[in-house]
Amino acid sequence: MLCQCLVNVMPMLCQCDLMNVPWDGFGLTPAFAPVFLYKRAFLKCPLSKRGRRCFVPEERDCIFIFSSVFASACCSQSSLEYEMEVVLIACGSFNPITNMHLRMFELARDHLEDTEKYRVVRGIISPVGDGYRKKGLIEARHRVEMARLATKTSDWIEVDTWESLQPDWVETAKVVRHHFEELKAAQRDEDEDDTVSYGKKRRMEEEYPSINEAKHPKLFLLCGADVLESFGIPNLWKPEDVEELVGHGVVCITRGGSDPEKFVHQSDVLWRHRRGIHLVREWVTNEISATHVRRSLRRGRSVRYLLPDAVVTYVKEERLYSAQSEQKNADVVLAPLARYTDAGPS
Ligand SMILES: Nc1ncnc2c1ncn2[C@@H]1O[C@H](COP(=O)(O)OP(=O)(O)OP(=O)(O)O)[C@@H](O)[C@H]1O
Ligand SMILES: NC(=O)c1ccc[n+]([C@@H]2O[C@H](COP(=O)(O)O)[C@@H](O)[C@H]2O)c1
Repeated sequence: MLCQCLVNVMPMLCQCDLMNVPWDGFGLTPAFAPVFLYKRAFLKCPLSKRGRRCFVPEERDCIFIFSSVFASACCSQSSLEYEMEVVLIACGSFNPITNMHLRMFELARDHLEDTEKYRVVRGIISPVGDGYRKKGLIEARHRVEMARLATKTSDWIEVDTWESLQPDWVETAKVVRHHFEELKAAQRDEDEDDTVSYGKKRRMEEEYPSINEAKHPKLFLLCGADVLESFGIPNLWKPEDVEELVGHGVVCITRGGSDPEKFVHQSDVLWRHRRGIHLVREWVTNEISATHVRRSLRRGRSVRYLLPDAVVTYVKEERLYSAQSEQKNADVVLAPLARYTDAGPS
């Protein structure tokens, strides 16, 4: 009887604007909800191995879901919202990682989730490689290790070493592209773990391309206002890279002395993508900067409570940040400037 009911309702359901149905209210990812219901009801699939928030309805659940969905879909489709999964990625020197770097993630998550449009599922810290050649940049292995120690207490922020392990400096747009491809590949693997037949799934995706697009998490670049403003510095960023990054989405945290609103207003590219640029105002202003921390360390001053304790200990044990380390790369040109001008490395 249930099957007959589903056979009757599925074609009707497919004509609804599925993305506007409040699937999350039922604990389902929007794009997968109809697929899950279909699979659970007809094929009795097991739960996904990765433990995604799947719903395993019993008969009475199915009836409840379908009646609720129909009520919602018929009454006010346009007023219904769904949340998009977002992964945040912060690229930077993290020389060393500070409490403010970690705060940026929390601020960004609160801001995005407040809109009720997004659910932030993961944060990635990607320390830049040694090839960036910034003055005072200590070895990537130390910066990565400090970031690992700093994120041990977080259940959603992690460190990724791909960028830091590349032999040459990698443009941020390429780093974001790499991680976006990884997210898409992980999603594909997850789909393949599910036992719904490939053909059926493909047909559904072809028929409803928005399902395919919406099921990939968004990847937003997380940065401070200084990075957003640096988009305008000649020969630092390629215009097409800026276009690509803001096309993905950028979350920008305000920083003393910067005016990101003005900067977005003044840049044609940023203005065009203004809806994808999320400006987050930090009211509890916090001007911790890695430069300031390194200076304090060189002078033998305490940096406790500016950095996580585990990072302070690591810095002491490894004797990082001296007058000598600050001179590293002092005479060389920053990699992006060298790449986009004739300056070249010296
Ligand atoms: N106090 C802060 N407020 C807002 N954003 C910040 C702050 N500190 C760092 N960021 C952001 O964190 C990201 C990584 O920063 P980075 O590692 O370059 O740190 P930094 O403190 O700016 O370093 P440095 O002082 O060496 O230039 C960048 O997007 C930067 O804008
Ligand atoms: N053209 C580019 O892609 C470009 C230019 C300048 C800085 N960046 C990145 O921005 C980040 C900024 O770090 P710093 O603020 O420590 O210089 C780094 O990850 C760096 O790779 C990218």
